[in-house]
Amino acid sequence: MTRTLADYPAEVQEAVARTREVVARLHAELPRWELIVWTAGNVSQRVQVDPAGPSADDLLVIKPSGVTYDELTPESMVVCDLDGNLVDGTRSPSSDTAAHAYVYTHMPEIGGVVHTHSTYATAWAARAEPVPCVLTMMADEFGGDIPVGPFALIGDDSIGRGIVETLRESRSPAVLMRNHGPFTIGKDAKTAVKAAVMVEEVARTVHISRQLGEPTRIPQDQVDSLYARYQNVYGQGSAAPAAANTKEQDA
Ligand SMILES: O=C(CO)[C@@H](O)[C@@H](O)COP(=O)(O)O
Repeated sequence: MTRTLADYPAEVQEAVARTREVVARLHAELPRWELIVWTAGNVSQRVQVDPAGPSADDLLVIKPSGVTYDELTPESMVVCDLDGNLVDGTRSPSSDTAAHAYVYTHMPEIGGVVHTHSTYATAWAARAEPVPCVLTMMADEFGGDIPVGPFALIGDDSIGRGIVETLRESRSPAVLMRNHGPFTIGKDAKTAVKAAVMVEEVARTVHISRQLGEPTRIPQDQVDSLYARYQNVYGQGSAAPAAANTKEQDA
């Protein structure tokens, strides 16, 4: 029998409430970056049930199916277990819930999944052609080409299976599901949303470059070097900020 949210410990219920706020807020990023139209797309985040670590007992928070983005609120977010059973919510969960749940079940390190139909990435998906790694931004974020996943009908775990089989063998956090569109993954939903923004940006740039001629690939050793720097050093990276001046130093 499917548990309801009240059957979970208070700490899990509190984590679900926080995750509803996060997932509702991140859904607004999809229209903001023009990655979807109408009700297309969805964002989810894992809620870990066992403090010891991710497991098949975890929950996921995702948008309700077919609801326009201006109506999405934390309270409207739907909570499911990783078998796709409704745990809490007043509306039916996203039609991609099975795909998200499959990813969480088979990739325990993943905490967030996003699906969009962003124009340029989806155009590449329609041609079933990987986006070649010809930009330093691609090396940074994707560590190589952006792969294409198999054609899969919605309604069971086919899409999720295609995402996992493709991304398990790739450093990319994005997969172009053939004839469908991009799915992205990350350690949390915000990371997966960033990958969704970046896959559309590079798909557009490489498409435009192709109108001018054949883009030039970056050598693999350079891709590896760029990826390592970006993933480990870029931004606030590991380098501690310079210590603020102290009186002693000024003295
Ligand atoms: O692409 C699909 C299904 O894979 C769309 O229906 C999806 O973008 C939006 O569906 P939901 O509103 O999340 O049920």
